[in-house]
Parts: sequence; C-alpha cells; structure tokens
Amino acid sequence: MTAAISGKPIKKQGDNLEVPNQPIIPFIEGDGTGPDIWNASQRVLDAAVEKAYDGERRIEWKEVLAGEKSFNATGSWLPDETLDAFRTYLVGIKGPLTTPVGGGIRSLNVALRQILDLYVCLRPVQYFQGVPTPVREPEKTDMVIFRENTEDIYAGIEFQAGSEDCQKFSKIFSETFPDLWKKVRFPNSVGIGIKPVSKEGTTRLVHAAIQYAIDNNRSSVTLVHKGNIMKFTEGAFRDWGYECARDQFGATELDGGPWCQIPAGKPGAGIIIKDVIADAMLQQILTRPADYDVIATLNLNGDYISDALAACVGGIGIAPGGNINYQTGHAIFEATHGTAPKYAGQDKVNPGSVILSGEMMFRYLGWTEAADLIIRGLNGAISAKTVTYDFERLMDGATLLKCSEFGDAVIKHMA
Ligand SMILES: NC(=O)C1=CN([C@@H]2O[C@H](COP(=O)(O)OP(=O)(O)OC[C@H]3O[C@@H](n4cnc5c(N)ncnc54)[C@H](OP(=O)(O)O)[C@@H]3O)[C@@H](O)[C@H]2O)C=CC1
Ligand SMILES: O=C(O)CCC(=O)C(=O)O
Ligand SMILES: [Mg+2]
Repeated sequence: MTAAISGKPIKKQGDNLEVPNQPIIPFIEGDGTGPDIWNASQRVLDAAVEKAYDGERRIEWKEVLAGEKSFNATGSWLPDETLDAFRTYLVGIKGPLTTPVGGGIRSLNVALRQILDLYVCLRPVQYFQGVPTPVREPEKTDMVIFRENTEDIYAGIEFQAGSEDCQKFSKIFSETFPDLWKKVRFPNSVGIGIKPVSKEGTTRLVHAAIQYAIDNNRSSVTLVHKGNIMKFTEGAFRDWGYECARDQFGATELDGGPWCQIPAGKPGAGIIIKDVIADAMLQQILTRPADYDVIATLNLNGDYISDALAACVGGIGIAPGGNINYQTGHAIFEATHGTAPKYAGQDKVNPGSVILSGEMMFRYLGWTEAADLIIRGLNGAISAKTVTYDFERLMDGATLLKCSEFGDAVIKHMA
C-alpha cells in the first residue's frame, strides 16, 4: 500500500495551471444557508472526483474563515490568514456572505474580489431540461456573463449624507466644479457615490470575454452599458470595448460600425462584437434571448443581469459563478445567490448553484471528467423530479427533497 500523499498548492506556470493530484483548495462555508449548502456540495464534489479518478485524485479541503463564523471566532470579518490562503493556493470556493443594507460592514464578497483583483465575474446561464421556469422557451437562454468585478459604483466609494467627509467632499467639489454642483438637487442632505470605470479595467474584462468566445465557439459578444446617460463611464466602457475588439483581435467594422466582426483568417473568425443599452437588453432577454451569447458588462449591470437571467432558466438556486484573474490564475468560485437568511439552518435550499460553481472550478482545473459527472448527476436528479422546494413548488408530480438529500440524489445519478 502506498503512503497517503499530502496535498499541494495549485500553481500557475506560464499560461497554464499546474494542478497536483491532491490540490489544497481553501473554502469558506458562508453565512445563513451557507453551511447547509456547503455540506451538500462538498460531498457531491468529492464523490465526482472519487468516481472520475478512482482515488488517484482527491481534494484536500482547507477551511478558511470569513463572515459571521469568522467574526464570532476571531473578531475579524475577513482575517489576513484567509486572504493569504487564497493567494497561496490560487483556487478556492466559497458560500455566500451577508452584507447589511445601509450601515454596517461593507461587502466581504466585494472585498475578496477587489483585494485579490479577481476582475472577471463569470456567470454562465444555461437551461437544464426539466427545470420549471417562468418563460416559454427557456432553452433559448444560453448566455455567459462577463461582469467587471473591481470597479464601478459597486467599488464602495461613498460619502454618507451629513457626515464630515461628505461635507469635505462637497466643499471641494462645489468649489472646483460649480456648474456641475448645481446639478445636485438637494445639496444639504445628499449622499454621494463615485463610479470609477477605467480603460485598463474595461479592456482586460472585454479581452477575457472575447477570448472566451473564441475558445468556446460562441457567436457574439455584446457590450451592455447605459452609455447614453453615463457617457464617460458606461459610454467609455462601450468605446474601449470596441477598441479592444479592433486592436487586440483584429475585428473590422460592420456597415460603418460600431458593431464589428472578427474577419476570416483570424482566430474566432465570424464572431460579432455588438452593444446594447442595458434597459433594452433587460427586456430583450425575455423577448429575444437567442440574440445574446457572451455578455460583457460593468459591475452593477452584471449584478442585475445575473439574477434576471438566472430567473429565465429556473432561478438562482441553479446559478453558478466564478471570480477570476486570468493573468495570475487566482480564482474563487461562488454562487450567484446570497445567504437566503430566512431558510438558514433548515436544510432546505437548493445547493445546485454551489455544486455547479464546483463544476466550473473543476473545468478551470482541467478536471473535466469530474465536471461532466456533476452535470450528469444534476440532470439525473432533475429528470427524476427529485428536487428542492424551489423547483418542487413549480413542478407537477415532483418529490420534495431537503438540501442534503438533493446532494445525495446528484451523487446517485452520477452512476
Ligand atoms: N456573493 C455573495 O455572497 C452574495 C451575498 N448576498 C448577500 O446575501 C444576503 C441576502 O440577500 P437577498 O437579497 O435576500 O438574496 P438571496 O439571493 O440570498 O435570496 C433571495 C431569494 O432567492 C431565493 N434563493 C436564494 N438562494 C437560493 C437557493 N440556494 N435555493 C433556492 N432559492 C434560493 C429565495 O427565494 P424564495 O424566497 O422565493 O424562496 C430567496 O429568498 C444579503 O446580505 C446580500 O448582501 C447576495 C448576493 C450574493
Ligand atoms: O456582496 C454582496 O453582499 C452582494 C453581491 C452580489 O449580489 C453579487 O455579487 O451578485
Ligand atoms: Mg447579486
């Protein structure tokens, strides 16, 4: 019998990840429903690896703390050890973390993305046969969202109304830009937020989206923005996006532009790069979903679009994601949904989003056999109509399963 090999970190070598047979993968359990979901998901991920590689590969899970569990244990919401672990081990996975509305701590989820510079929030949206949805032809929704993850109004640069800082900022602003300050309707009670959008931030996001479209034979990349109103942030995002397509992928303008296409003879020939204003896009995902494929958008738009698209294919119980820096290789996979606090501790909610986030993580590591088994297991459990409450309440003749039981059903259907 060979001695057990201890886990090793995943490393980035040139353009590729070097993945040992026993990678150490840090995970955050999450707040609210996080522990229930994580317990079910971890078992599914381990079962997929065991079945795919017959014991030759295994994940060495390393729990790291963040959120309420961390605060109760250490007094810190996001300890340095947690950040160090994600830096060292390169790839991790997390459950949802609570962010209070209004006051209180700022988002730990956003902090992780910003501190580790995970500039892409990648959220694929596809339909699984048999999932109940509110739309008539859910299979037409097959999109991949590239949401910019480090900038925009989401970055948390805000001044609270009435605070000393807000007064300081208002003074500088009103003295420097008196004409613009006149646009502030109620200057004495205003709270102010800042929306940074840069060329570098936009270009790296759009580059990743176009590269993904090339690597995955997708037909178009749509830049989604509100550039008619926010001209120098969202409008600039559109212009820099097209510039990236032209300068870095050789795209040429169609009918005088601004839409463009990668020409014959270049990688990704035929891919169209186009744009749409965000409000129009949000109605067209219902009326013309087949027109959209890869989506590249800003942080807040991407947040809204993610939940809206997830609803089209059955809701955020089955909406995975990954936060990725394609240059350093760092990545943290996580569901689109939040902590769903009203269901905490009830072993009730759908673990599908975290399970599918694990599936994305396996593909990112090149463990496609394990990823394929997860898809098979999930399809099997849904076809058998053995599902959690969110699907069961909309499905005729379905069997209601707990969160943990749904995990078991996915494992059973991997066979
Ligand atoms: N990345 C992260 O960690 C994220 C964290 N959050 C945080 O989560 C907290 C709660 O946010 P909230 O706005 O309520 O949004 P949530 O996504 O947590 O929940 C909203 C609703 O979505 C449905 N839902 C969510 N998760 C599941 C699941 N696993 N299975 C089935 N249905 C699900 C439920 O719908 P129904 O009521 O119909 O059953 C739930 O009431 C906030 O503090 C927020 O900041 C939010 C998003 C992402
Ligand atoms: O960080 C949060 O609490 C919410 C984030 C969120 O909704 C998202 O990233 O989709
Ligand atoms: Mg969200």
